[in-house]
Amino acid sequence: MIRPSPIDWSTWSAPVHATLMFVVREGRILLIEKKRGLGAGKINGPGGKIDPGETPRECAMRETEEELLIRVKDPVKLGELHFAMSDVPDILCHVYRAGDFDGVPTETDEAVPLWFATADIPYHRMWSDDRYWLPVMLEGRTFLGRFAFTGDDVSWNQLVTDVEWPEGE
Ligand SMILES: Nc1ncnc2c1[nH]c(=O)n2[C@H]1C[C@H](O)[C@@H](COP(=O)(O)OP(=O)(O)OP(=O)(O)O)O1
Repeated sequence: MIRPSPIDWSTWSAPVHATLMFVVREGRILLIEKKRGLGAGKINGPGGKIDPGETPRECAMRETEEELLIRVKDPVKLGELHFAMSDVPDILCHVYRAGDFDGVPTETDEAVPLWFATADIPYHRMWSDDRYWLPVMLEGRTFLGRFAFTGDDVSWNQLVTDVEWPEGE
């Protein structure tokens, strides 16, 4: 049975806009263990909130540089995630993927870099929505994910694949 959405997504908007960046290279993905802020202790991609005047792409690159001291090359936007949260403000998150970078992934006061085989992703240590869309991102396909949360748990989800994002976004 398809459950009706608890959210009217046609009028939904988020007060917080953020980004995630995934480097995927030679069958491995570069993740972080987040040391502070929302999601501290979880494994995720580098990323964070978009600053005023910044584009999502600029944010994703800046946050990756701040958290891991690397400069990603030619990131491509693959996804958008709409999170309707129960206990923190709602979040719209832009998801980028890159295949290369300059520098050496290095631990900072924000993050510990961790490489995983793409067949061995630790979903049990990640946000509970990740298992729905990350496999699609790994296939290099585009997507729009909508998730309603109750606390830390996904209570409703929808994933649309093969979405056309505007050129250069
Ligand atoms: N549900 C879910 N799944 C996957 N990823 C995320 C979520 N919710 C999230 O917020 N995120 C991601 C999106 C961002 O990359 C981070 C949250 O950003 P945050 O650490 O709060 O932003 P910063 O700008 O780095 O933090 P401060 O400087 O404000 O401390 O998690």
